[in-house]
Amino acid sequence: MNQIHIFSPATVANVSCGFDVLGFCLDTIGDEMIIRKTPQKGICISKIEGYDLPFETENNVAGVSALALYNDANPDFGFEIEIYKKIKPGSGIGSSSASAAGSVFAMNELLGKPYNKTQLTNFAMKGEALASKCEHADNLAPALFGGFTLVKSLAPLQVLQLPTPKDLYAVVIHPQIEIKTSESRAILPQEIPLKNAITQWSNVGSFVHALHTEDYNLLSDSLNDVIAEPYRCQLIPYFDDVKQRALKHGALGSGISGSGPSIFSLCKGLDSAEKVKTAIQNVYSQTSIDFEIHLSKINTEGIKIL
Ligand SMILES: Nc1ncnc2c1ncn2[C@@H]1O[C@H](COP(=O)(O)OP(=O)(O)O)[C@@H](O)[C@H]1O
Ligand SMILES: N[C@@H](CCOP(=O)(O)O)C(=O)O
Repeated sequence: MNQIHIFSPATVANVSCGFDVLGFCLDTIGDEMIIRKTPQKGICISKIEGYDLPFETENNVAGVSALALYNDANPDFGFEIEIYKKIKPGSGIGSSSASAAGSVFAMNELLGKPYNKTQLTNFAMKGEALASKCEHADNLAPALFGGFTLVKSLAPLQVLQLPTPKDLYAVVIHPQIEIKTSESRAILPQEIPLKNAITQWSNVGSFVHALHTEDYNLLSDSLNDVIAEPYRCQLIPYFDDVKQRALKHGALGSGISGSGPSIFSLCKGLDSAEKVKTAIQNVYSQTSIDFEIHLSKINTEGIKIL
C-alpha cells in the first residue's frame, strides 16, 4: 500500500471533571487526510484545504508528529501529507489533535503497523505540544483508541480505554470564535484549593464508575468541573445560558469542550439529544454570533480508513 485516505475525528477533552485526562471521540465531524509514500526521504505537507495553516513541516502539528514517528522508524522513503481540514483551529474539539493523530495513524498503516496505539499517541503528543505549548493526550487518545479514554500518566504514557454506554449521544455547539488552547491554559491557576481537588477527583472516579455500570444518573451527577470551567467560562459568550438551557431540556450535563469555545452536552437517547440540540441552538440564534452545532453518537472506533 502506497497511499491511505483517512477520517480523523473531532474529540471532546476534559469532559468537565477530567481536566487533561478524560476524553471521548465524535463521529459526525472530523478532518480527512491523504498520506502517501514518496521516493524522496523526509516529510512534506503538500496540500491543505479548509483553513489557512502552515505548510512547513515543523510548524504544522501533523508534520511535527509525523517527524517524531519518521525519525524513530527511519524508513528509506518519505511521506507526503494532504490535509482536508473540516475542524476549525481553536475550536475546542481537537482540531490540532485530529491532524497530529491522523498523520501518525496513517504512516503506521503504510509501514505495516509496527507501532501500537500508545506509541502512536506518544509520537502525536509532540505535534500537539506545538499547538498547546505543553504535552497532553486527552484529545489524541480518544482519536486513536476510540470511545472514552483516560490518560493515566504521560511518562510513561498509559491510556485506559473506558466503556461507552450504548444510549449516549453528544451535542456540541461551536460558537465561531477562536480560543487558542495555549491561551486558555495560561489563565488557569497553577495551584488549587484542597476542597476543589476533593470534589474533582470524586467526580472523575464516579464518572468512570458510571461509564462501567451505565448509570446515567451518576454520570449526570459527576459532570461537574470546579477546576477549569470557573476561569474559562468567561471566554465563552452565553456559556451559562447554553448550559442551563441544555439541562432544562434533558441533558445529562454540559461543559466546556476541551479549552473552548465549543460546549458539549451528553444526552441519554437520540430523542433527548435532538431536543437539547434545538434548545441550545436557540441561544446563539438570538445573537449575532455565528455557530455550528453537531449531534453525534460516541465514535467507538476512532480514526477510520476511507
Ligand atoms: N494541522 C493543524 N491543525 C490545526 N491547527 C494547527 C495545525 N498545525 C498548526 N496548528 C496551529 O494550532 C493552533 C490550534 O490548535 P489549538 O489551539 O489546540 O486548537 P484546537 O482546540 O482546535 O485543537 C493554531 O494556532 C493553528 O495555527
Ligand atoms: N486538556 C486540554 C484539552 C484541550 O483541548 P482542545 O480541543 O481545546 O485542544 C485543555 O483543557 O487545555
